[in-house]
Amino acid sequence: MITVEKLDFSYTNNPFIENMSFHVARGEIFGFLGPSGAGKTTLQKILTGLITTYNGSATLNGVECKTHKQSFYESIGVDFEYSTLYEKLTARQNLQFFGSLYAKPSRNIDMLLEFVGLHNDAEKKVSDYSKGMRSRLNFIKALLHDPEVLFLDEPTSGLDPTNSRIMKDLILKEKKNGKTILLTTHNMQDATELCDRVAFIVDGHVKAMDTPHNLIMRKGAATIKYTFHDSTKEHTGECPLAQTSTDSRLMELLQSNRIQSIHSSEPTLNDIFMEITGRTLK
Ligand SMILES: Nc1ncnc2c1ncn2[C@@H]1O[C@H](COP(=O)(O)OP(=O)(O)OP(=O)(O)O)[C@@H](O)[C@H]1O
Repeated sequence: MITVEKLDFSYTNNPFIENMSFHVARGEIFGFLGPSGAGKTTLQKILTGLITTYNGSATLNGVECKTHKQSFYESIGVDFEYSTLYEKLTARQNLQFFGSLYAKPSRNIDMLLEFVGLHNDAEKKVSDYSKGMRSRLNFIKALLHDPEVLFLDEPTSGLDPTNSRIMKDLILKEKKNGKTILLTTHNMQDATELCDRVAFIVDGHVKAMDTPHNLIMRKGAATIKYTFHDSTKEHTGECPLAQTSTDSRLMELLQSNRIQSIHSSEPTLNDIFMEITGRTLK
C-alpha cells in the first residue's frame, strides 16, 4: 500500500531523512514514534504529497507521492494535529463543505456524526465545540470521502482519558472497516494498543521497526519479583519469568507456601525505545 525506498529529504543543507526504507501493508496500523523534531510530521507530509522535494521514492498505491495528481487526495484522509474546521460554520455545514471538495459522494453525514457521538450537536457552531468534540469532528472530516488510507497526527494529544479512549476505539473501528492507518504519536501506551507495527524515529532515521510485541520481547524475558519471610524478617527475590522452575529458592518457597507476594513486570515499549535510541519520548 505504501512503499518508501531510499528516501532522502532535508529542509536545510544538512542531511536529515537519509536512505529511509519501509513498507506499510494494506489494513495495517503503522505508528511513527519519536521525540519532538524527529521527523514524524515531515514523513507524513511527504506521504500526503505536501513535500515534493525529496529524493528516492515514496509511493502510495503505486503512485509516486511527489508527482501525484489531484485524484491522489480521493484515496487519503488526513487528520493533522491542528483543527482545520471553520469556526463560524456548524459541524454539519463544515462536513457538507469539505465533502463537496471530493469527486466521490460523501459518506452519510448523519451516520458519521452518530459514529462519534456528535449527532445532537450537528447544528452547533464549531466555535462552541469543546476540544474533544473538535477532535472527533476533525476525525470524521477525514473519513467523509471514505479514503483507503488515513494519516493521523497525534490523534489523542491533549485529550482527557475519556476522549482519548473514544478516539482510540474510533481508530480501531476504521481499521476493522479495512483502512490502512499511519499515525504519529509520543504516547507509547497508545502505540502498543493501536499499532500493528511501529517505527522508532530519531533525527530523521528509523532506529527500529517491528510489532510492539516483538520489540518488547527483544529486551528479554519479563521478571517476577517475590517476597517471603523467615523467622526474623521479610526478604525479596527476583528471577526471569522463563526460569522460575530452575530457581531453587523460589521452588522451595512455593512448595512450603511461604511466598507473601509475587508479581511479574514486563518491559514497556518506552523502556525499549530508551534502550534502542538512548532517548526518551518526553
Ligand atoms: N517547514 C519547515 N522548515 C524548516 N524546518 C522545518 C520545517 N518543518 C519542520 N522543520 C524542522 O524539521 C525537524 C522535524 O520536524 P517534524 O515536524 O517533522 O518533527 P516531529 O517528529 O513531527 O515533531 P513533533 O513531535 O514535535 O511534531 C525539526 O527540527 C523541525 O524544526
